[in-house]
Amino acid sequence: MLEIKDLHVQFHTSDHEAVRGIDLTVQDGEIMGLVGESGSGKTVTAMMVSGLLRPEQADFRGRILLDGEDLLHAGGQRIRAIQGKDICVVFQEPMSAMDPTMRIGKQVEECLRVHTDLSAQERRQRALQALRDVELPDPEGVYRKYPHELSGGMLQRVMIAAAIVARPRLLLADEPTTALDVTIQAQILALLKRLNREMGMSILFISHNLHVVRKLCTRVAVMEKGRIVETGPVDQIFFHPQAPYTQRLIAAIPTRRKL
Ligand SMILES: Nc1ncnc2c1ncn2[C@@H]1O[C@H](COP(=O)(O)OP(=O)(O)OP(=O)(O)O)[C@@H](O)[C@H]1O
Repeated sequence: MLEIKDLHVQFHTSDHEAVRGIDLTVQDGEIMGLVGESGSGKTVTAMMVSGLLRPEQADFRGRILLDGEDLLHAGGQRIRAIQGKDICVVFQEPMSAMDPTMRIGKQVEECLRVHTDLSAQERRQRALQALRDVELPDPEGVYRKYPHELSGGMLQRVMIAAAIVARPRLLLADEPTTALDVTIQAQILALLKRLNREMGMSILFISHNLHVVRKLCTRVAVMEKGRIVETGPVDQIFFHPQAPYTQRLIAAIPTRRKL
């Protein structure tokens, strides 16, 4: 469903490319992983797919096809129509992505307000259902709360609820569990897996943590310095890494987690 072809990105403020000609596909219903160390270009790739980088900030070329439609050369209006409806993003720091002055329910409903003609009552019902889908206790209570009244793990669930409320085809999850403790991290990963299975939603899961990717993804692409050095089924990459960079990434995982 998503096909990135020979994508190059260079910020106007930089003298080198952040993304140097990558090819990447996400199949319908698949959880695809994108790993690599800090600065390798993962977030820039996600921002390009979600239309968050515009020509005012960076030069880019190549193709990003969503069901054959080229997003890279689509106009701002078309990008806004796709953003939040067909493609949604969940970031690492839910607090910074939320409006502290707005109740949770309104924030979860936001993309329904922008993209649908649903009535206020219908939006509320859909938002409550999304809060239930992400297994938040007391959805009605959470709906009325402000972000600072929730824990980090709960906020990340709210972010996922806001991302899935319009049933997007593709969820971009950029380090969504990095800021959470291990138990909550495992719960969020299980939640993403369930949503993928039950809603058939494709996920591009970005992480520097190969161990987490192995738990969740079917395939993985490894990124180094703006290039994809290796792509394949997750077990193949994990047990038979070909690229020296992937071998180093795996060697860096603590031993008890390798098997
Ligand atoms: N707004 C920007 N202006 C200039 N350079 C940027 C900008 N955003 C990112 N970069 C550069 O692009 C490169 C890729 O950054 P990116 O955030 O995609 O890395 P990443 O792999 O997601 O790292 P991390 O795991 O730390 O999030 C880096 O060299 C970064 O400094």
